[in-house]
Amino acid sequence: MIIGVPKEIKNNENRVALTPGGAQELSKHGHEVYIQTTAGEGSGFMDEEYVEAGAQILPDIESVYAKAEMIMKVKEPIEPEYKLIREDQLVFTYFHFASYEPLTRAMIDNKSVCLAYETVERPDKSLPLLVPMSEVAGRMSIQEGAKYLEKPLKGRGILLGGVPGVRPAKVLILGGGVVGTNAAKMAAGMGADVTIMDLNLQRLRYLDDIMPANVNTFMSNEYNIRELISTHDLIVGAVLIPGAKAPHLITRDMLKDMRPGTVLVDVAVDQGGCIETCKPTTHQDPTYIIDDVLHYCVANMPGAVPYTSTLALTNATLPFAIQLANKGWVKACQDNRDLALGLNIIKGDVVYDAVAEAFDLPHVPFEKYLGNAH
Ligand SMILES: NC(=O)C1=CN([C@@H]2O[C@H](COP(=O)(O)OP(=O)(O)OC[C@H]3O[C@@H](n4cnc5c(N)ncnc54)[C@H](O)[C@@H]3O)[C@@H](O)[C@H]2O)C=CC1
Ligand SMILES: CC(=O)C(=O)O
Ligand SMILES: [Mg+2]
Repeated sequence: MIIGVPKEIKNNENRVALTPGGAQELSKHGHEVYIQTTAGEGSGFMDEEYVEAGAQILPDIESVYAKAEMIMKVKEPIEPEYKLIREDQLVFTYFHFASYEPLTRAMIDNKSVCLAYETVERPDKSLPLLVPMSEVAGRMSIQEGAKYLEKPLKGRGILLGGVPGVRPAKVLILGGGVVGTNAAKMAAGMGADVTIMDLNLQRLRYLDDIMPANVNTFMSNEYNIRELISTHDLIVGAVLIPGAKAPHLITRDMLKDMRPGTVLVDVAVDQGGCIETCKPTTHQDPTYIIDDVLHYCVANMPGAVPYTSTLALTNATLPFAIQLANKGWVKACQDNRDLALGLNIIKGDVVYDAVAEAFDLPHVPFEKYLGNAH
């Protein structure tokens, strides 16, 4: 198969979808790999390393899209890329469709095959291609939150860990999945007083077992959220309903109950955000203030630490990319249901239920294209 890796064009997105090591594996399997020049530079990989690994370098984004049967990316295609994607072309990347209708419509119209990292799902409900970036973003959420709590950056001016004789800051984490757990670990390690909320009681039991004593768990419901927001300094949004738009757990009216300088880090922004006042921001201009409450809503947080994130992401994606390249997407998805669940749009049909529901579009089961092999 011919595989193309474009350079990411989202603001401050320094990750790349394939390392030279990954290019070598695909080449060894007999595939042709094309990398856009300098695509790996932000992650520390030079063109020459890809060439040594058996890949070829192309001069611009247009030639990568024109040549490839499968595009491997990191972030969702953005507007200038919509017209480059061709009918029947396989695009393997994060899409987060439910949060952005124009992208959904564009990928329906171009009749490509969209396989979304974020909905590839194992039988135990884990999301193997989201996990590594959720680990990164969860850990970063506390580092960013701690920074924006500083007074010159418009936060309350409170140190997460406190000091002897002065109480630590209070951190509230909405959602105790991968992002939430990693956020809690970091916040606890820095000495904060941490509370994690989730709907899943089993998950809360597990977290209660494994977390240190400065982490408490609390059932997620509107009453409990309203009770806690007025006393917490840093609030991290980390809920997910796979493929769907995030529920608004913090509504506009709740901001007035928070103390001035409270910091909200809505990691769930890529699925629309779990805080009503959240709108996507960039690493260049990451924050804004509403009602004296600071919002940080960067949709590609891991893009800021590409040395870590590119390796973590490609460790997870490469085995799936090899299956897709070796077998083609139909056979690869027939043989591997986890991968098939990543199918979101096929040749104009929305095949992922939560995406269809988000925009009131018809849902076509992916079996239309795979047969009833499962
Ligand atoms: N902004 C960024 O750069 C990044 C964003 N993300 C996003 O972070 C979000 C969280 O991802 P993960 O932690 O991997 O998901 P996950 O599936 O591991 O965890 C989500 C948790 O939310 C809980 N939940 C669902 N509804 C809830 C509610 N009403 N109240 C409380 N908890 C609720 C679930 O029970 C689950 O434990 C996703 O939207 C993901 O795409 C992930 C990586 C990077
Ligand atoms: C998951 C995601 O949106 C990211 O890594 O940017
Ligand atoms: Mg994102």
